[in-house]
Amino acid sequence: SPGFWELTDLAARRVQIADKVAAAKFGTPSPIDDPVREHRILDSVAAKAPGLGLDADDVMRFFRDQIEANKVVQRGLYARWTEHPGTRPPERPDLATEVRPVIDRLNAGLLTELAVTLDARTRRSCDVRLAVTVRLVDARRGLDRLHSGALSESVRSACRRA
Ligand SMILES: C=C(O[C@@H]1C=C(C(=O)O)C=C[C@H]1O)C(=O)O
Repeated sequence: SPGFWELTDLAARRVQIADKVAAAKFGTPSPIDDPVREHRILDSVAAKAPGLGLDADDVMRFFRDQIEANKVVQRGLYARWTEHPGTRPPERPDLATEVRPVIDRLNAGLLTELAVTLDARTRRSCDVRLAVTVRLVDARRGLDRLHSGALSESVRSACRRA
């Protein structure tokens, strides 16, 4: 059965791109939280769920965790950059044209992987297999504690109870 590598790696890339999101917003009036954008994402993935054989609530729960994890990273980076100005990003990427299109592609990939892993996510082995994959992806990507913690949180609802 298909493994959790791709799903987990996409989730890792999503928490890593929070660095660019934070860099785009830091020192600007744009807040970390954008509820309108969040609702748009959740509506979009929920609408696509049935066509992929997925449960809309299941998919929304997963993406809510993805979004929360992204904001955890942004807040952590804000704290770092405030305390250690020398670590502030030298460039400010454009959120709308440079960062969000990448997140849109990651979201599409994650949705596909939720469908690909549907059976595996329903098995009893899911929690252990997913945890092992998270450790591997984490090590491969060399995530620090902030991103590593966020990655774990971001996939916490990937295994289905049913
Ligand atoms: C990533 C962003 O920051 C927050 C996190 C979001 C996400 O993870 O998709 C969406 C909106 C914001 O609440 C963003 O503004 O694009």
